[in-house]
Amino acid sequence: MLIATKTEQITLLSNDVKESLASSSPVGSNPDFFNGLPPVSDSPDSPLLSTGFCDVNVVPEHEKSQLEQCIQKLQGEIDELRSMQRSVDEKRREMLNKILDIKGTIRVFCRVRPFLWTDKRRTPESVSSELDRVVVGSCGSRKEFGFDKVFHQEANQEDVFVEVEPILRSALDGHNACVFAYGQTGTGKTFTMDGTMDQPGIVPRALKELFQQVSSNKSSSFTFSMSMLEVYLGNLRDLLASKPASRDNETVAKCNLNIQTDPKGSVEIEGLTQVEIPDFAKARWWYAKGRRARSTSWTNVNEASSRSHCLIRIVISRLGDTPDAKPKASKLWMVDLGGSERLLKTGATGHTLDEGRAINLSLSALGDVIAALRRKRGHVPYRQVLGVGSKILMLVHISPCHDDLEETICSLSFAKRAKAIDSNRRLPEDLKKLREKRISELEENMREVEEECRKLANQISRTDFLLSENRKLYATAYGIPDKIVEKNPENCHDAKIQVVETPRVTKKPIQQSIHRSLPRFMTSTVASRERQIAAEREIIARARTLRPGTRSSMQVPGFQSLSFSDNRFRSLLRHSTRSSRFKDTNGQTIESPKCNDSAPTKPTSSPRGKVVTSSDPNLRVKLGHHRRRMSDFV
Ligand SMILES: Nc1ncnc2c1ncn2[C@@H]1O[C@H](COP(=O)(O)OP(=O)(O)OP(=O)(O)O)[C@@H](O)[C@H]1O
Repeated sequence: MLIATKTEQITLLSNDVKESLASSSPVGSNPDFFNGLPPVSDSPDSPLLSTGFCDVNVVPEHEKSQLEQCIQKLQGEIDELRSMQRSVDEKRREMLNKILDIKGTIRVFCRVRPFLWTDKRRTPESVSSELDRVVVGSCGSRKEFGFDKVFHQEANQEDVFVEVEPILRSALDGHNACVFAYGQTGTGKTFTMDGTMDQPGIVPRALKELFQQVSSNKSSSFTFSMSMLEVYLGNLRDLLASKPASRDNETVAKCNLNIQTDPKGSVEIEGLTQVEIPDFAKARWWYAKGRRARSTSWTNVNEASSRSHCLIRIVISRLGDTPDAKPKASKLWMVDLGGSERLLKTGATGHTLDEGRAINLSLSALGDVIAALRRKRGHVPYRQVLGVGSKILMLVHISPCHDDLEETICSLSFAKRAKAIDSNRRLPEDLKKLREKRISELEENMREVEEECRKLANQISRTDFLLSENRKLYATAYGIPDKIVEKNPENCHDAKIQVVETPRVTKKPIQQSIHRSLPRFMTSTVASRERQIAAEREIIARARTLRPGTRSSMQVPGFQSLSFSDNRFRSLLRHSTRSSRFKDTNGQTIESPKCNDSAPTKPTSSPRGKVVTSSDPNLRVKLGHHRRRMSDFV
């Protein structure tokens, strides 16, 4: 039996091939050995290394070095694949960045809220939307606003998130990014950003997506941390701060944090809580905690109106692709702005009125930032968040109602100004067409590069799996970890990550399949099974104590060497490789040889007179007995 790697599959060789191999030594160097196998050479759609075959059919000591070589070869192969993966990923990053730059670093989308049962006058003609434009007004005066995309009333959360995904990818690639929802109160900003239990919004989806992307990108390692704050009545409140012990029953958030900006426009918030989020479950937990601390009030317009701007910041740290590369950090901001409102209309009084005023004031500050960016002024407040090098996605929300027309026009005009920051917008039609063409070409190329990345990731997973299986075999047969494992403990770790734990492979199915392949009269009796188990235990114990130089201990002549179709060897592997299945990125399950019940399980032919040799007289007797019992049937 051989564990072999090649472009897309793991090949288990049949016993016939094994037998032809066993007669030649060293096994695997025989050219006939490769005859009849599918070609290993590179195919055009698989830019992978041609890989060799490694024979682990052997426990005899003289083949130990071959197993070592095989492990080394697999390790070298993985290193080379990883380096290819890094350069392909670099290509992908460049392409994505180019696409986003051409599309415009500030993209503005508009989402039209559906009618709610609370809406009084439902006149659909007040606001009409097309693919990339919104027309508002009644018969007399009609105004048109163009956007990168318009989500009509029936658009769902998934439709919106599709447009956010490239920005997330860009953030993972090391660029700062910001997604923010703007609009009149009650138009669905919180619905878009946060969503509901059954219709999750951008933030929960983005958190999930980040972890998903990272799990499929094995070429780099990432860490995430999260902060949440709100701008409430002009103050910054830390939403993730732990409550002071003396005021356990109150939802107290740390108030009045200071914003620090450096001359480059980088923003830092002094004393802001930043929590590590190692996985999606933890991220969701912290996000829920922050949401609970957010300030909401009832108003005439929205029964759970957010009375603040809520900001979620994810700091993404990407460790260098190579050990000497510098780690990179980028920030992803997701912002649910408080609703702009006409204070009279909301019926707000007292404290709620103050909240509304504060929101309007800070939104006008945002307007100043946008105006400064548009006029390309020397000093732009918070340039780092909304400016050069950052990818920004603004989602302006509008109501479909006739009664809200005035606010709708205000919101759309604000969005139009934001859109005008990007000079690309003023291109003439023919240049716009050329730009669209270029974007679709780049998108097509990127899809190809992504496919290449996926194939490489698959190949790495498979090779890693084989490597770990070979290492287990080595450790079991020789009782020591191989030297390569000792030299590269981190590789060992990688292999562990990629092997998906599956429920234990029980003894039963293996036995069943062996029995199925044996003639009925050869089915073992209870007594013989007990004897066999005892012999197997003995073998395992002996195998564990094997050390380099004790070559005679497990030596068996010719084709009687331990094979995967041999129960003793199955038992060895059963003990050494518990989790011997893994899934590649396509979700395909790859089984380790020892579990591959579909592999030919022909009983090994055991000609009379062939006896197992061992330097240990006790073991020799046991194996000899076992062999004689089997040979009696032949
Ligand atoms: N696309 C949508 N589909 C279904 N329901 C929506 C949609 N958009 C908004 N809603 C509903 O409209 C109501 C108001 O939405 P939401 O609270 O998200 O508005 P908002 O803009 O965040 O308001 P505020 O600024 O006052 O916080 C909610 O009941 C929400 O469920």
